[in-house]
Amino acid sequence: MSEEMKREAAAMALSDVRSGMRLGLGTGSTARHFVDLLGERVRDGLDVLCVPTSEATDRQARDLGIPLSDLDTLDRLDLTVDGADEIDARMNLIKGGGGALLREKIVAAASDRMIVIADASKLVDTLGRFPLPVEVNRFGLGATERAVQVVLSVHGAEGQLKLRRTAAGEPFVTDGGHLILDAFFGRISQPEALSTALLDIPGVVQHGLFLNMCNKAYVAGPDGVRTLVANETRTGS
Ligand SMILES: O=C[C@H](O)[C@H](O)[C@H](O)COP(=O)(O)O
Repeated sequence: MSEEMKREAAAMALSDVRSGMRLGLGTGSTARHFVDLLGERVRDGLDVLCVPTSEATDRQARDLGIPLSDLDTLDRLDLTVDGADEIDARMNLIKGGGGALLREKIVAAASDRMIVIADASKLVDTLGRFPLPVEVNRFGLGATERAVQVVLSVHGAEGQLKLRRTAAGEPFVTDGGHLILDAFFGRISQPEALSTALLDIPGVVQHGLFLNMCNKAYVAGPDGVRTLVANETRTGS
């Protein structure tokens, strides 16, 4: 899908932003458009205080002069705007294709509302076509990998678990200094149970399932931007 569609979805999310808000800023190519557009509004006088979800977004926001803070200083945020790799019919998400899932989840959980911006290629009936990122501690990688593999087989994964690597072939390292295992499910039929099972493994830091966290999504397609609103109470996990 085109950058233009991502930008259209990002522009819609700006209509939810009010002066005085504390915002979480997502990561990825779609969130990047939102931060760009927010930067223009800040230059025009919009008063916001933002917490970025990655070093990349932090750099982008600083370059644009967007005022930044952190979750040590701020207790809660009003709204987080972020992208997603998949959005299912219940508005559960897979995130972390860019490796920012841990900070993204911490920031989303500290926010009263989460809005996802995406193009229509991200909509799925059931999560799992996109490989689920599992962020793991470097220590004991082999043991953690074996434990995750067991969870995969219990949850019907179709494919392998792969250590994420950079284009140069080195292990990909997250902003938190961890590694990522990408788990190829094909179809995740019980996301809540899978979430619990993964988080029960000591070496797992976090995974990319964002369940009951998204309140609203702006999804851009060839016919414009659709607004999807979650009908469940947001609990977050
Ligand atoms: O780690 C990255 C994030 O979860 C992104 O928000 C997600 O991968 C979607 O990125 P994009 O907007 O580039 O498709």
